[in-house]
Amino acid sequence: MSTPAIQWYPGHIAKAERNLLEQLKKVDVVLEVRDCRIPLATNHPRAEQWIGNKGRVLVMNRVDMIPTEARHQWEDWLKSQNEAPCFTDGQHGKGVKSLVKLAQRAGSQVNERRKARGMLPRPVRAVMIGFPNVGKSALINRLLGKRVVESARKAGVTRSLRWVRISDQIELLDAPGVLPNILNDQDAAIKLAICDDIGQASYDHQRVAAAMVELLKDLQQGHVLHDRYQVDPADVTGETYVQMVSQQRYTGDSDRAANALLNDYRIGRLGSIALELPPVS
Ligand SMILES: Nc1nc2c(ncn2[C@@H]2O[C@H](COP(=O)(O)OP(=O)(O)OP(=O)(O)O)[C@@H](O)[C@H]2O)c(=O)[nH]1
Repeated sequence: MSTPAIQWYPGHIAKAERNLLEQLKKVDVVLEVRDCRIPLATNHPRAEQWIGNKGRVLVMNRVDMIPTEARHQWEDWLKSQNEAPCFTDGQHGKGVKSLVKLAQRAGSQVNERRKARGMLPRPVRAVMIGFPNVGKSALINRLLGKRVVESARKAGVTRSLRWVRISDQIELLDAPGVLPNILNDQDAAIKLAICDDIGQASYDHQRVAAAMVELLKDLQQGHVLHDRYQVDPADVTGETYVQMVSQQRYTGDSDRAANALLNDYRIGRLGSIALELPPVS
């Protein structure tokens, strides 16, 4: 049997999850951040369990990276699932004001309970959770209007947990992205790798780039590859396509071709493309 394209390091993951669980005990509200390009693949299988009966806000980040039409489709579908998502663009700060309001509202019971017990109100404590690189730190920096936490293109940048005060009413914990211990769904894992939301897992860039080509073709987006590389993906496999691009542009270096393909998608050079759309009922 061939090795899967994506492999995990459960040791690291278990430690990150233990740390996060410890911090979760201290918070009133969880801001669950997903990547708009792949909201299903970035739905952490443990999120529901971690959140329990705390207040929750579903944050759909990277909204600038999908077409408006796809955003509307997700909005409608999530509403039909009784969700009230907050769409954000952590890079430019879009949607962060609504996020603060929603977080405060989700944590309002804390101070109602305190008041009933004759206690003074205190700031609502919230935490951002989500896969690596979905934009948690960028959102915190935007919420604060300055760069206080490290935010970078590389997944797994946030290593430690730290509290930041957003306002008199809300304190926020920046937590490192946490991957699931096991992800049996290789399709979801590949999407995470394409979007660079996979942190400490390791993967074969050429296989992931080939899978991205196949996925773009399935989504009727093969033309964006043709436009960018002047190589038509229509009648070839993803693997052959990476080889063809490598011959055309990188003197046969398939690794460079794979990295260029992935990078071009990640930085939006192929346009705004949603890799997942809501399930059709
Ligand atoms: N285009 C776009 N880029 C974003 C958005 N949010 C974050 N980014 C960029 O994505 C990269 C990763 O963002 P981070 O905020 O470091 O992600 P994180 O979730 O804190 O990552 P970890 O520390 O790995 O858990 C950075 O280069 C950000 O500038 C967004 O909404 N749109």
